[in-house]
Amino acid sequence: MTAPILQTRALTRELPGLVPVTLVRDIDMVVEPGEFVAITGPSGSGKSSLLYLLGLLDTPTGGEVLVDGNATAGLSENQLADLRLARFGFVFQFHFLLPEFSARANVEIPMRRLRALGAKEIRARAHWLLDALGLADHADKLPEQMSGGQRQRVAIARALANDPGVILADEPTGNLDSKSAEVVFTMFRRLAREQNRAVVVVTHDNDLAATADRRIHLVDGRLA
Ligand SMILES: Nc1ncnc2c1ncn2[C@@H]1O[C@H](COP(=O)(O)OP(=O)(O)OP(=O)(O)O)[C@@H](O)[C@H]1O
Repeated sequence: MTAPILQTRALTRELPGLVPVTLVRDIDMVVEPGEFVAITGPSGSGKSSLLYLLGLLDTPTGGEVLVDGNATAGLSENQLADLRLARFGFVFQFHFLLPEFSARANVEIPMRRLRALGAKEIRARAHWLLDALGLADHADKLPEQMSGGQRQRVAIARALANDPGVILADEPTGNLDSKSAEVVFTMFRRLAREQNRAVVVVTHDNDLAATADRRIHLVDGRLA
């Protein structure tokens, strides 16, 4: 049996201080390829904190995150950055596109950083991704020239640039109207089902969460 793509064991994150704050406590979870998982819970329950830990953007104070069955605790900052670049795609509530670059360039940048493809292939893949997300006619536009829904689709294309096994999204539809939000969720569902990616999405939208394969509900930083 192959190892799960993402796994946590007793994952805990505390903020030290006079009165320590526990963001995430004792989380054991497994995410397999092809799964679309929603993380839900009340405001302040630790959803974003958990997603940051899963994406190796934050360091646990207890327990561990395993990627493809491998421990990540001993990795250096550079090793973590390489692993993130190759294995994870991130989508946030705010698109974080580089404002001075076109949609196409924003999608090409992660591929340039990974250096797995040549210039021609990078260009072709960026075109293919933008086309797949219905943005073929917008490739040369700057982020400010696009709608919120279009920008978020560019952000998804960028997240997919290096063919990640895991897509992590933090309230990706938080700034979108309900129709664009539905489009984004449909896309995530298809990435899981048709392309066998693991997709983990933080959302407070119960209707959207209900369309996921599985729900991880947090209360006060713990699995409920
Ligand atoms: N750096 C920090 N310092 C102090 N408290 C923090 C810090 N980061 C997060 N918190 C607190 O930890 C708790 C968990 O935060 P987190 O953002 O993970 O929750 P969330 O479920 O994603 O919330 P929301 O739905 O409102 O985005 C919250 O009470 C938050 O205020």
